[in-house]
Amino acid sequence: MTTTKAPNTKTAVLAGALPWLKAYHGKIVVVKYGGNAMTDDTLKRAFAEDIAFLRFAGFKPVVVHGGGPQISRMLDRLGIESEFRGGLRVTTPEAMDVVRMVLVGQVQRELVGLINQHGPLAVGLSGEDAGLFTAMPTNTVVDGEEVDLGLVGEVRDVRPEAVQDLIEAGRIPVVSSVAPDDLGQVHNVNADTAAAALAVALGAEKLLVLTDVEGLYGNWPDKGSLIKEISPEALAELMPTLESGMVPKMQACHQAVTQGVARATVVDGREPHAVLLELFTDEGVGTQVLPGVETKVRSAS
Ligand SMILES: Nc1ncnc2c1ncn2[C@@H]1O[C@H](COP(=O)(O)OP(=O)(O)O)[C@@H](O)[C@H]1O
Ligand SMILES: CC(=O)N[C@@H](CCC(=O)OP(=O)(O)O)C(=O)O
Repeated sequence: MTTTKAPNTKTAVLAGALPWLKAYHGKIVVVKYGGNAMTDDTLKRAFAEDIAFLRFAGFKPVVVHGGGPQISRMLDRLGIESEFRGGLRVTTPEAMDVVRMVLVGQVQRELVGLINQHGPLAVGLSGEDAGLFTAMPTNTVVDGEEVDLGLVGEVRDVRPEAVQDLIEAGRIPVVSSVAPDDLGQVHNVNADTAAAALAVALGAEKLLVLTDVEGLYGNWPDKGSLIKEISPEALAELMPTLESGMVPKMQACHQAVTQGVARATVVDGREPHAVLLELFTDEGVGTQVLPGVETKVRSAS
């Protein structure tokens, strides 16, 4: 009589990836990489490896990056004041020059370089390239009062052709969230907002958002309230209780899922290889927004 050995942990993980490889083969996954999850070189390298991994595994990854802390550091060095209102940076014309310089000239270049260590894959572009994004000025309401945010924009139109051309050529687009308005004035667009607009326009299968927290807490900062799954309707109810950068992030996930993206997930980008962990395991990590689910809290592991 022959006995079959039970698979060990490593083989179980590898074999468990098969359904996800099948499900995402040839599908577009928009990955938003937040500036708070770019804390050290090892993390950034692991992120670049994950993105190259997805491409070689037959996915079509698109990166939209942030860089909030990097912008703040440069503004500090230059002695330019900046403040956040409702999770968005009040952006003067002087600050806008710095935002564009840091996002396009620094953060985007670095990510493109790291991904290209794995082959001639990544191409950087911003909302200014080939009409990718058209911005319209936006303000926000804080404590019932409208706040003038200066040169902050939301995405009014997306022309995704340039990104689609790159994807079809087997490249990995790396997109910075600055965008001109109708008159050519460049605006500062929150990177979560830009990622959602692009995911919708591309008909992406998934929006994956990397941040500096384990996911969405239903009762922040109660560690026992980390949400595993939530529907867009339940998320909308929770929205008024959210603070700071979580507001544009969860609005972005809500927008993506209500406008055709199958699922949007927020994961902890401080965890090396969080992208692989989320995409290739049954349990996943972080908080997933998808239609038709009951709210589920993650049990402590
Ligand atoms: N309900 C909540 N769940 C999780 N994080 C929250 C919540 N409310 C506020 N936060 C805060 O929002 C932060 C994430 O936003 P932010 O730092 O702007 O991210 P990023 O730089 O990735 O865009 C978390 O680190 C946390 O401090
Ligand atoms: C309008 C607005 O707030 N824009 C953001 C753009 C960068 C960004 O969104 O970076 P993270 O994803 O790292 O937060 C900013 O100026 O910080």
